Order: sequence, then structure tokens, then C-alpha cells
Amino acid sequence: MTTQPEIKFTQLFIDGQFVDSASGKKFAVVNPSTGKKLCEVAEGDKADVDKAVEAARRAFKLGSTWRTMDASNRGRLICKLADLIERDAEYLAALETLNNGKPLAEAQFDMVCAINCLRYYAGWADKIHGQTIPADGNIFVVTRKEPVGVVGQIIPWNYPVLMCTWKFGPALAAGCTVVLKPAEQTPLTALYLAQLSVEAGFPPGVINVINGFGETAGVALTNHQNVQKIAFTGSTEVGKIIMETAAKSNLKRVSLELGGKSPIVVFPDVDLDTAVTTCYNAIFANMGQCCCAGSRTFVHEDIYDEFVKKATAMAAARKVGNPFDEGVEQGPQVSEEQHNKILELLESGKAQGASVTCGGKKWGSEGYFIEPTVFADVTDDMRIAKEEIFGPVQTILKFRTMEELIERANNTSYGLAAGVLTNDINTALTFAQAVEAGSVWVNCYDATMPQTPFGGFKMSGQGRELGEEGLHHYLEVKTITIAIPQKNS
Ligand SMILES: NC(=O)C1=CN([C@@H]2O[C@H](COP(=O)(O)OP(=O)(O)OC[C@H]3O[C@@H](n4cnc5c(N)ncnc54)[C@H](O)[C@@H]3O)[C@@H](O)[C@H]2O)C=CC1
Ligand SMILES: O=C(O)C(=O)C[C@H](O)[C@H](O)CO
Repeated sequence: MTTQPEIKFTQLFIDGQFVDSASGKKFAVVNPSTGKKLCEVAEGDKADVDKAVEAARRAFKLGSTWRTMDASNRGRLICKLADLIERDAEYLAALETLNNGKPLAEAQFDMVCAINCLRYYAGWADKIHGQTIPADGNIFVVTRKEPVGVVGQIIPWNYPVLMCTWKFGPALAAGCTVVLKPAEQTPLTALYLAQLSVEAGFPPGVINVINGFGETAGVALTNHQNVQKIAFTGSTEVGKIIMETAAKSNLKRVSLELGGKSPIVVFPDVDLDTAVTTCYNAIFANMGQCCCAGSRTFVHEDIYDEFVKKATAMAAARKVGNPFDEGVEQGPQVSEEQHNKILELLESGKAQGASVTCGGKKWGSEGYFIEPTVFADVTDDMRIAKEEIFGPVQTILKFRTMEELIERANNTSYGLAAGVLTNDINTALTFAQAVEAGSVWVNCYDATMPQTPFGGFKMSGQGRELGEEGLHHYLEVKTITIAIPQKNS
């Protein structure tokens, strides 16, 4: 694969076809490795969202090809889409790396995770069962789980293909039709997936993709009277806006996967090198652009100094550079905006008294690269210990007792994930049961599988994605009660 894959699709995808935006407007897509324009893509806004929602409504009408399709055939279509992603994985990974900046090896792994997610939900399509209920009285009661209808799906830029499949999988398995808005920074792979949906055989209108900005296309989707549900992954700030807009429009259902400031805690009974590696991967993966990144590293005082020394050495050895180059472990941040946000937070850490043991600055002369950075002597009051940095920045805090640790780990408005490293089962379970987080990983981190529900407590979100729970938001439970002459148990 050449390092510059061909960019094949740059329009909007509505009703099974690629079209220009109604306004004719376009916007630039940037290569984060160079800061230079890659291409222009069609800029969708309200008029285009209206067209896409109308197409999705037609595809969802009673009697349509999609609505009369056997559930097992829906499953086969989802499987076919997974197979086509697998066939084109090398190209898709290269396109993802070009547009997002993540190292090619990480992009290739994302493709495997995306394929697995779709295959998991394909299996659910004809297994979404209702119940018969032995209710009181001369009645026969059954429940049906029916697709909620046209859903809007708004995704971020950190895992573009993976987030597409986390959204498409459950929605399509449930029988919904979708209008997906990729992040304006990274639309290219979502558009390629749209083309694959045609090749897979999805009826027109089942899947629609509208590139555009949050304040225009995103709001149009969230506000739309004919959209019955929004699934969103992104910032907590926007999550609040979406929830408010959804309520004020038509009280549409909302599921939110938002920000985090997840603790990963290290007890003194572990193998130190293993712990340092686990914590390193928990924060530096994907340039730190991960909602569940282990962004507060709590280390017991007995091993703190040795841990900092080893963590610093590991971060200093991290290979930064062209994400297409063999062996590169860290590419650029996704945008100038993210890059500058992180640099500002790095300066705040220095100003507030944290010790920079590694990195702390911009890397290189072009693109949006940040040096892998380690802060020691971090205290809970510092901005780098409270705010989501979303960058390759490890903050290491010291703790003494379990009680103090639980109090401090939970002292955040977020609650997405947590990690605990210990060889003592009581220590692990005491922390796991006390920490306010939707995912807790013991002696591992970000072991996020298609089968395992993922989502946040508190202001890290609403609802869960993945697993059986990930289907629930795309279904309505209907209770059908039938009068009968006589009850027989
Ligand atoms: N939970 C996660 O995985 C992510 C968290 N973040 C956090 O958010 C911070 C800001 O990053 P952004 O890219 O600005 O995230 P964002 O939340 O603004 O953007 C995410 C998606 O929401 C859309 N959007 C923005 N405003 C909207 C609105 N009013 N209505 C509907 N859709 C809207 C965007 O177009 C994009 O598709 C990051 O620094 C990070 O801390 C960002 C991306 C992913
Ligand atoms: O960062 C996000 O948006 C996530 O949803 C989490 C990642 O997808 C997950 O950790 C990948 O392993």
C-alpha cells in the first residue's frame, strides 16, 4: 500500500447515492501530519439532513424492502459489510491514517475491531426476542421489541471507522435506518463505508452519511422532528447540548458516550515493569485521544519514585513521526485546535507546580505533533488532574491508603472507566466496587470487546454501547394484550 491512498468519495451519501450538498458548499479536510489540505468534501447542512432523514423514513416505511426483510437477512447484510471492510482493510486503514494521523498499525487494529463489532451485532439481528407474560386476568400478553425508527448518529474523529461500526451495528441489527454525521475532521472513511453498504446490498435509504459541522448538520439532525433517536460520541459539553435539543424537539431518545478522566491505580504488590507498561499503553494509545484513556495514574507511595523513573524512560523512548513509517508509535493530534488545547494544558501543569520528567512541548516543525509527556508530583487541584487533556500526557499522582484513593479517584464529574493493578483479589474488588466508572479493568486496560457493555457514570454519558445492552436504545418494547374467553395456565 502506498502511503498516500487515493481519496475516492467526497460527496454526501443519501438514499444510496453520492450527491453534492444542496448549497454546493464544500469544506477542507486536513492531513494532521502536515497541516496541509488533503481534499474538499461536500458540506451538508439542514437541507441535506432533511433529504437524508426523508430517505431514511422511506426506507423505514411499513411494507418497505427493509421492514419486510427477514431479520436473518438483516444479519447477513451486516455480515457482508463486515466482510467488505475485511477485504478492503488495508486501504481503509491507510485512509484512516492519512485523515486521522494514527499510526498505520493502530488503524489496522481498528479495522479488526470494527469487523468484529459488526459480526457480533449481525448475530443479534434474528435473536431480539419478546416475551409472553402470564399476566392477571383473562388475557394473553406478548411483548415485541420493535426498531425505534430513523436514528441520527453523530461520531467524533478519534476512531472514525470503529465509531461508525459501534453505531451501525446495533442500529441495523435492530432494524432501524440511520443518518450518520462523521466528524468534520475525519469524514473520509465513513464515506468509503457508505459505498461498501451499496456493495453489500443494503436497500437505499437504510444508511445515509452527511458530512458537515456540528452547529449546522449536527444540530439539524438532533433537532429533527422525524428522527426518533440520537446516538452521540464526543465531548460532554456537546452531549449536554444534544440532550437539551433532543428534549425540546420531539423528546427523541438519546445515548451519549462522552469524556473521561479515568484513574488507573497501581498497588505496590505488582510487577513494576508490567504495571508501567500497562499504564503507558492506557494513556499513550491513539495519541491519548481516547475517551477512556487512563489519564490519572495513581501510584502507591512505596513504589512512586521507581515508577516515575521507569514511566519516564518508556515515554522518552516512544517513537513519534510519520504515522505511515514502520515502527512509529505516535502520530499527530487530529487538529490544530486539539494540538493547541493540549499545549495550553501542558503549560498549566508547569505553572501549577507539576514536574515535567519527559516531553512537555510541541514535536517537530510541521503538523500537530506533541512530545510524549510525563508529569510527576501532580496534585488533585491541578488542571491537568481535573480536565480531559485528550493527548499523550501521563499525569502521575501519589496515594497512601485505599480509602484516600477511592475518595480521590471518584472526585471528578466523569465516570467512564478505571483500571486497578494488583495481585490481591480483595484489593482489586474493593476498588472495582467502589470506583464510579462504567468499565473497570483489573490488571489490564481498555479491554473493550464487542460483547462488553461500554459507557459512563455521571457526566461521561447516558446508556451503553456494545454488548446486548447496546441494542436496547434502538428498540421500543410493545406490549400486546389480547382478551381470551378463559385463562389456562
Ligand atoms: N468521548 C470521546 O470519545 C471524545 C471526546 N472528545 C472531547 O471533546 C473535546 C472537544 O473535541 P471536539 O472535536 O470539539 O468534540 P465535539 O464533541 O465538539 O465533536 C464531536 C462530534 O459532535 C459534533 N457536534 C459538535 N457540536 C455539535 C452540536 N451542537 N450538535 C450536534 N453535533 C455537534 C461534531 O461535528 C463531531 O461530529 C476533545 O478535546 C475531547 O476532550 C472529543 C472527541 C471524542
Ligand atoms: O474513545 C472513544 O471514543 C471510545 O469509544 C473508546 C475506544 O473506542 C475504545 O477504547 C477502543 O479500544
